[in-house]
Amino acid sequence: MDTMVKQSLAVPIKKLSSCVTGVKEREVWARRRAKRGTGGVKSSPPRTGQTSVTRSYQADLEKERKLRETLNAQKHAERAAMRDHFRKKYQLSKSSKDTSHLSAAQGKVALPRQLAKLIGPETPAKDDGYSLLSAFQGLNFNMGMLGGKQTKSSTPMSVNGEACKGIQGMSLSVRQAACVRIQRGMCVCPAGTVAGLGVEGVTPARGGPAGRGGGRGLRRFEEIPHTGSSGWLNLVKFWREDRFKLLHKHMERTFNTLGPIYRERLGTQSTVNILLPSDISELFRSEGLHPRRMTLQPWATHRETRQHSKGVFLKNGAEWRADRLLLNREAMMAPAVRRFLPLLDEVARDFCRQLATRVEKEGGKEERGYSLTIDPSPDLFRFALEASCHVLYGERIGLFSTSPSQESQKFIFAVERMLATTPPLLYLPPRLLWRLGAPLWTQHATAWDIIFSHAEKRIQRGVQRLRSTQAAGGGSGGAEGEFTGILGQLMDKGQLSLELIRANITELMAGGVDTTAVPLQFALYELGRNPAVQEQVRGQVKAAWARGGGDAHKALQGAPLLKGLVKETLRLYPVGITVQRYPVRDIIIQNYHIPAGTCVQACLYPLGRSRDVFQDPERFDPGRWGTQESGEGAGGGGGFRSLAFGFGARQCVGRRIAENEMQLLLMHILLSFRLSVSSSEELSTKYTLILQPETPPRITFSTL
Ligand code: HEM
Repeated sequence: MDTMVKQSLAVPIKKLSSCVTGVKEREVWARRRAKRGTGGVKSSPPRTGQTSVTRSYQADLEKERKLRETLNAQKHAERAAMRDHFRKKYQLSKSSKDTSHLSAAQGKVALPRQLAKLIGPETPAKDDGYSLLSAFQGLNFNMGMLGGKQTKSSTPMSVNGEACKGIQGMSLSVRQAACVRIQRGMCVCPAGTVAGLGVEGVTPARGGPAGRGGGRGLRRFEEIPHTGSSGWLNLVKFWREDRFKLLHKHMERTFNTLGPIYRERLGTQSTVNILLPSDISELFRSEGLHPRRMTLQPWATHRETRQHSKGVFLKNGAEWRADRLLLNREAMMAPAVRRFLPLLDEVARDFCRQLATRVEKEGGKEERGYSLTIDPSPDLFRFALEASCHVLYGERIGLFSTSPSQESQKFIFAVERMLATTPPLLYLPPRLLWRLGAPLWTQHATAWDIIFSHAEKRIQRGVQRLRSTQAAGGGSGGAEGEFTGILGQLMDKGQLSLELIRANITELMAGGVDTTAVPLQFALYELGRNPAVQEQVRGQVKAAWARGGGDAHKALQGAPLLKGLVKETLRLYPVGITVQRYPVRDIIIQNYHIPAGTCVQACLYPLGRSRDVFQDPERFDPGRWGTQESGEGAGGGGGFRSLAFGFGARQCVGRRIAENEMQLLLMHILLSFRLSVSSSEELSTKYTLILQPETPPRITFSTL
């Protein structure tokens, strides 16, 4: 074996060495002939020295090709690993393409740092048996090298040390090119300390303490700048100055004063507040398998005192995950979206038809049609409730009729009350207020009771429908192929008890109306005060609508600016102004040590308006989400810039419903009306658990 290898390699090795040492080809061949003796077949030397150089060059090219293939396989595997990770995390089916990419790389995936960080060291989870994940545990980062600085060690290393091995033995130029590429994009290098790791390519907030002392060693939790150490004094101040209503502005001001991280105590609550995407991505990586948000204690106390079960919004741990996975299937996944999209489209078209009739009837005649100025908010609340009921219960409740039911009006009012009474109750012990019968608590609990009884009626109807169809030997409670809403789907599958279905459906109802109706008000206002943006979006929508031949799904796909419009609206006016998490391990943010279990809030309102994160943040520009700015732009942290729906496994479960509902309504409005507003001022806003306009804006709808 040995001899065979030596014989087969002898010629190429000699040829290569002659190239390098400059020994004349002919001499080599003469020596070989003399060694073999003169008999036998006369082997002729290559015709010229140039042929050998060409061969050597070709060999180099071949090596380069192989390296390219290896790098490509790595790149594919890298993407496949990410997709695979998220498929596992969100319980989506496996993709055979990804599996083949992964096996092509034999499981050796060297992820770029940002990606490795995303799926990187997390508390090992028993039920997350993802084999590749273990390969990413315990990585070290050499920040200097990733930042473009060379370290003493000249050989780059991949996660498993494999990717760079193939580079040895290549011509210098190929080796250098490959190493540079690997250093920039693929290698996660060893060593690196945690101190100074907090901000990646981000200018810290001007004058902020992290900006001033960024180079020092790791700082203690207690050193994080704060707004006052007495939670009760702070609370009194908040009440006296009515700051709850302007909590978003208070946060923005505090970041401007204290820098990109601060602590705040308010009554019984204590939080660490952050806003930079790179810091948020750090928080996201430590959220664990069962991410937790700040508990809305008044909501939880209502369930406990009324002996109702809790739904995903209020649950935690394995109980939360079990319900959540079942809800994901009915509300988040592509087949579910395909089922409910036509229902949302139907409601959006009806809304526009009704509005057109009203504009023609009540509006003034103009040269090109009719025009009417109204506060559209009551109509938008009715639209959102009608759309929610259609998707959740599979039934229309007739809110566009001339006399909408009292019950629905009562429900809308109850959601508004429930939301408005939540923030002040958050900082007080609700059980004590319940025992004392405090008016604030009574209002809150009564509002929830109305919401529950609205849902209960529909659930009872659903149960009866299911029973009668089952008795008739049918399936999901409706006629063959009929979609009976998320409720029907859940009941039909029978994996959640009726009590848990009730708890979850009620939460979906409560969470699904104001959250979409309010951003729609902001979106219409912004379109009205930015006519050029409006025309640009309308142009794209019209073309997509024509191409899609009336198919709502195709039209949405062909008009990415609609998606940008929703994102941009939520950037400037995030419905929930914070997303909170309790990290499952100690983390370091802005070089401060944050112990596991601390409540850390990503503050979305200041994030969306930060100059350190967005270019011209005050400009309303739906197009910004289609450019590189949407990705790894200023502020680092990759995608952690559009977080209105939260992030990860615990993100908003109604996200797909909300996005499609808003996009469809905006699409139909833009196809039918030109929007204008009388003022170009920015809208004043108030916070009542959700961010809303201080006064609903008036919009002029002119028929096209
Ligand atoms: C523009 C509209 C909406 C926005 C901006 C929004 C935002 C959010 C946010 C920020 C969270 C917390 C996510 C996290 O902690 O990472 C959340 C959770 C939730 N949202 Fe929404 N939401 C919207 C619409 C809806 C709709 C339409 C529904 C119901 C149909 C809904 C139901 C829920 C529920 C049940 C949760 C709790 C999920 C869980 O903890 O597993 N939301 N939403």
